[in-house]
Amino acid sequence: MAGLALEGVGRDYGATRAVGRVDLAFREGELTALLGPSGCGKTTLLRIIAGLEPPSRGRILLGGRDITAMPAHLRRFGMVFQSFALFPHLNVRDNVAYSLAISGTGRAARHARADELLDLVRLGHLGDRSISALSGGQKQRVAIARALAQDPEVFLLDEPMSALDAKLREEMQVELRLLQQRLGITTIVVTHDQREAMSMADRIVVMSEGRAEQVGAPQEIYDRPDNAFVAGFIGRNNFFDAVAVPGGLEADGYRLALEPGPAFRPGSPVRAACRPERIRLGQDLPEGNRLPARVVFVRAIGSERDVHVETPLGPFVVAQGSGLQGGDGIAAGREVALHLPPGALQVYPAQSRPREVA
Ligand SMILES: Nc1ncnc2c1ncn2[C@@H]1O[C@H](COP(=O)(O)OP(=O)(O)OP(=O)(O)O)[C@@H](O)[C@H]1O
Repeated sequence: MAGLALEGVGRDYGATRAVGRVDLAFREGELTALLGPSGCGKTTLLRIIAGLEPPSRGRILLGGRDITAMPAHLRRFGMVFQSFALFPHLNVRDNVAYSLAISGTGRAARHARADELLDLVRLGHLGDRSISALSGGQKQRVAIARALAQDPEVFLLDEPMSALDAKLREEMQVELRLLQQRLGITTIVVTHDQREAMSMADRIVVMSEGRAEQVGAPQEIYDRPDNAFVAGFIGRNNFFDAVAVPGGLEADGYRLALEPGPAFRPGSPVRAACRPERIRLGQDLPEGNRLPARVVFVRAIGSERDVHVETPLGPFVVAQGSGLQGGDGIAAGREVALHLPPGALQVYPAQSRPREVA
């Protein structure tokens, strides 16, 4: 196979535009996460790719071949659903072997293949178990093994971790990623959990309101969000209103220098943002780009803490990592200074506000 591509793919349900016009190329062997808030269209897009939902417009190409009209069962795409959708009346082995039975593989051959796949997901000893006697994590592994049974060209997973508790979810993220890398299979994972996407994916497609807002490597999206939605949805951020001036910004009478680069026309209203961990607080701050602040609340967790402050530009959170010295006197009520490094300021057009995220 040579990559999967979407060209202008969209889907309407009556007057609801679930997916607008999406152009995406999924690279061979990579894991791509479709990430976005509830209702942004990511499940619809995955179902279109799987062939479970016809697109209202656009084309799907696999290795350059148009597969838009190809029925789901002919696509050789393995799919894992949120609910796992296992067959409760079949044992573990027969669940995994199910698609092979449908395609006419003999009993001995399909059992051998099922056992091989169960070994791969570390359930080799549980082939005879009934589905109801499995834990959530084990059920998920069965669902993964079942989806891999027909040697799929593309592996599709819809919120695969959502039925698992937090600890198991992290374990399965690592396990799934290792398996995907070992098999080198082109994989698309739908998730609303940015940590899950950041930790597993080679590339993330950030979606909102049926659009792909940004496509890139996790760190690239975190460091250089294309717009205020992405800046607010990925990681934490402090937003404030400002006006562009030559070389920087002015906000409530405070001048903040920006790194040289594309600038907004002086006088234009802008929406600026600064990540909590990029802000410096305390003494010995560099000259310029300073704001006065009053500490409102300190939330300490082990060697890290979040300092919530009130500034003339609104509330900010400052995240301080390891290396903190105890007894520095940062406590509620204290007047402090903040430094917002020029290179840490992100600037967007004023009308692009981060939308509330469910
Ligand atoms: N069968 C349908 N009929 C009508 N509207 C639908 C249908 N399926 C989805 N929609 C609408 O399309 C939009 C996108 O839905 P979709 O399920 O793709 O979003 P999502 O990002 O996967 O959300 P979630 O994370 O909540 O599952 C929503 O507004 C939804 O209400």
